[in-house]
Amino acid sequence: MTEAYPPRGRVDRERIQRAVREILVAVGEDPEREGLLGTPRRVAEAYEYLFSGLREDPLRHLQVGFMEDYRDLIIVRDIYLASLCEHHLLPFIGRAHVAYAPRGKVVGISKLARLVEGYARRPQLQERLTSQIADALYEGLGSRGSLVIVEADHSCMTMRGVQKPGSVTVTSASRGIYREDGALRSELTDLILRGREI
Ligand SMILES: Nc1nc2c(ncn2[C@@H]2O[C@H](COP(=O)(O)OP(=O)(O)OP(=O)(O)O)[C@@H](O)[C@H]2O)c(=O)[nH]1
Ligand SMILES: [Zn+2]
Repeated sequence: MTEAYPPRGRVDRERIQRAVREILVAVGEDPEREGLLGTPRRVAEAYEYLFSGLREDPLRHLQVGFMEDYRDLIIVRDIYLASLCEHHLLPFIGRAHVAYAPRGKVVGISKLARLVEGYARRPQLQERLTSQIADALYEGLGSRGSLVIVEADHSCMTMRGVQKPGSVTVTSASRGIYREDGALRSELTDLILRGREI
């Protein structure tokens, strides 16, 4: 039977614990040794937190807004971001820069960071994460345009595999006026990435 996606309710902690115990046995560890006794429980708790975005609709953070006659630019830069790549379930960590031009409604700036977290706390692809935030700010909020840049370091490229520490993956998604107008988009991208002119 297919389980509902996205899932509802709480994570199945018992199931995670059983799986973690199995992994420990499979790699040749002794899950009964003292240091590992609490590990399945700790991992289950950690996963509950790290995957909590699967159980929320991040758009809810954009619901409380203020009607404000401000149509220009809002940028929140350097929002710390930690997610798990869906291929290896290893962390990718970096920063999100989020910008939008409102159409009558602005939201509290902390809600932009909550939006990023909601989409980050699930098995992710950096490209999808970037698009989801941009879509939320454009369609969800009903803004004139949005631009989101994510810069991240993928552990699956540093701890294992190709092993390239220091490589940074940069993704950018634009919507509305920033997608339509290339000059506007590059001006904003410069502003975000140089980050010193404001
Ligand atoms: N495009 C994209 N790729 C990602 C992201 N996170 C991880 N990857 C890549 O996903 C790919 C999975 O490739 P596979 O060949 O199936 O897996 P693999 O054998 O473990 O690949 P290597 O990492 O090259 O050893 C790898 O190239 C990862 O670097 C992401 O957010 N976006
Ligand atoms: Zn990966």
